[in-house]
Amino acid sequence: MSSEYDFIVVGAGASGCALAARLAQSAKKPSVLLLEAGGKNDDASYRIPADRFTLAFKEESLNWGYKTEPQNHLKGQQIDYSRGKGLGGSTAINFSCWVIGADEDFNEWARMVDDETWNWKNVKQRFKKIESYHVEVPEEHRKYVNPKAEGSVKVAMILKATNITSDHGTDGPLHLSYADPWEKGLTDVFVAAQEVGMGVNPDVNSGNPIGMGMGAGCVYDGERTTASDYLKNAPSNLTIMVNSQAAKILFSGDKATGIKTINGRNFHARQDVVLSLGALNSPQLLMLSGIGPRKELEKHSIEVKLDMPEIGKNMQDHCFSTATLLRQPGTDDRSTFEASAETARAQYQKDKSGLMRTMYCGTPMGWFKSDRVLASDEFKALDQYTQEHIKKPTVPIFEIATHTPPLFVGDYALQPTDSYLTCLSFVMNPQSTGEVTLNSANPSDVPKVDPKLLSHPFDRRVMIEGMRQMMDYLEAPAFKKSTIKMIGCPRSRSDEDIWDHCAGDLFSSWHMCSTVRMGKKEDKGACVDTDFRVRGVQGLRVVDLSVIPLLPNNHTQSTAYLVGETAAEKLIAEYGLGEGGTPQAKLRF
Ligand SMILES: Cc1cc2nc3c(=O)[nH]c(=O)nc-3n(C[C@H](O)[C@H](O)[C@H](O)COP(=O)(O)OP(=O)(O)OC[C@H]3O[C@@H](n4cnc5c(N)ncnc54)[C@H](O)[C@@H]3O)c2cc1C
Repeated sequence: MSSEYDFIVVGAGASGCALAARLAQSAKKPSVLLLEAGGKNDDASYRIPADRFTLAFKEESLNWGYKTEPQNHLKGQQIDYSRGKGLGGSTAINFSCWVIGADEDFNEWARMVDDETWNWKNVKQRFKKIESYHVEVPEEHRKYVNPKAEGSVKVAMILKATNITSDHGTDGPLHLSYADPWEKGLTDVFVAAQEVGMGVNPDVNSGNPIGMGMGAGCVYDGERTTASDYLKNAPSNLTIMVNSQAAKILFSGDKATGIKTINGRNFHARQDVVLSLGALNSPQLLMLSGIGPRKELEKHSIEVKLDMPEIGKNMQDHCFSTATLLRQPGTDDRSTFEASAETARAQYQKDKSGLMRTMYCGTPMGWFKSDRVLASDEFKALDQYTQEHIKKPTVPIFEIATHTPPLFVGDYALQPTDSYLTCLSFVMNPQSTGEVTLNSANPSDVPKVDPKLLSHPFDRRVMIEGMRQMMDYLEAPAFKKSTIKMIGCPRSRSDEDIWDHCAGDLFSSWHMCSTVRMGKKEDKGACVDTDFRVRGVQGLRVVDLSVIPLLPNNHTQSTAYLVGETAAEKLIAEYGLGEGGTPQAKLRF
């Protein structure tokens, strides 16, 4: 097997798969090597829809299994910081929710980095390129969920007749759909939102996520869809090597020339080496290779190639806390399903049908503003610019999601006949920033991760007000009629009791990002430019969630795919790889 390629992409997660596949499919057919530390992940059981919330914690081989440093302000918790390993990366173990976020976040991103590639108008076109939306929502639920995508002849005709353009793509590599049928009791979520005045949003993925809605699912035709779907029918110029963990970037002078793996193989790139190892491992590999904060590198006796103080810094993440309604037996079908899961599994294995295909696939998710947060001292203490951004009509302050399986019910031991509804409240626009550093210079060692979740007073205020509003929501008549009691929740609605609960019941959303931040020319702290080039060296790019300058108010896999697609477009243009393309000035291919 050759050890020299035009491009080497390291890491086969959302960004890496999108980039490697698109580069290889370009007209000039460059040779692309996709190097991945984990395995193929091609066992059919990894794609079962009903396991989407639990696979990450059941299949250790698919998960790097990271934990944070103890978060002393959160009762010393070491928070689960799972990362996917193997083809598909974290998309192979994630919860399969497809959420794009607020238009204004992308406009802000474009402004921050001074590059219109990232504004909502342009980003929306790239999201459509990723998506294959299937919008067959059961007719009786269309008043709650009704995205504009030409998924069926009927919808296409309606859109055409009413002159409405589709919000979603229908021929991208990633198939997305909504649950059909809905699980018993799911409509209560929408009725309750209307009862308490929180509103319903028929498509939270239109660019305006405000209101209670439904996340689309990375599920189609009885299977979860993951980033490795980009690699189906890979062209012969795309070489995929699994079980190949990168240990170091190779350099010739200040040009990156290749990758050394932990088992001692060297691979060389004629053009670029691209790191897509995710927001924890990309900064780790840069530091192991001598690019990072001088003090950190010297601490581990790593020769400093380039002193870059912000590598590993600025880490952002979403986090959530939970409360659960214990409901009258029979309000939902969950206990019946759990009791007969083995039969359902056998049925699924036979012909992909039955409850393993549909259960836990409807995930109500909504985004909300909060007058109480806007009136708070913590909000007023933010700089004027950030305040103005958060006040924009489509930018949410907190998120609520419901209908997770029995993962988040706190200390309560669910009984076999229990019905329950777990509600998650997420902090949006987080202001806390954490960091990734090294435990040692050994590439097999885990990175040291300290996200400092909820360390900023604004984030704590959002957490408290979001939980308070969520508890009010859970008292809506639609729920009350079948509620026995609230469990795994704050003792009271006081700030102190809510904080006491959240500080001990805090989960990362696994949306870590921004550790190798992108910025405009004048931004001296930025690690990469808007074409993903690592500053100060040649031939090296980072293309994954590490580079995003702000965490959009969404769930991040969509952004990770977007980053991969965007990098592909930029590289194809830069190297003239498209049909009739010519390289841009001074670049030869
Ligand atoms: C449990 C869980 C649930 C989630 N749920 C959702 C959800 O429902 N919706 C949503 O939008 N997002 C969700 N996410 C987040 C989402 O999956 C990630 O944001 C997204 O996958 C990040 O993409 P990435 O390309 O930056 O990195 P990743 O997808 O993490 O890919 C990085 C890849 O690099 C590989 N790699 C790392 N180090 C090396 C090395 N040294 N050499 C070679 N390869 C290496 C990894 O094995 C991995 O394959 C979830 C994540 C987790 C962990």
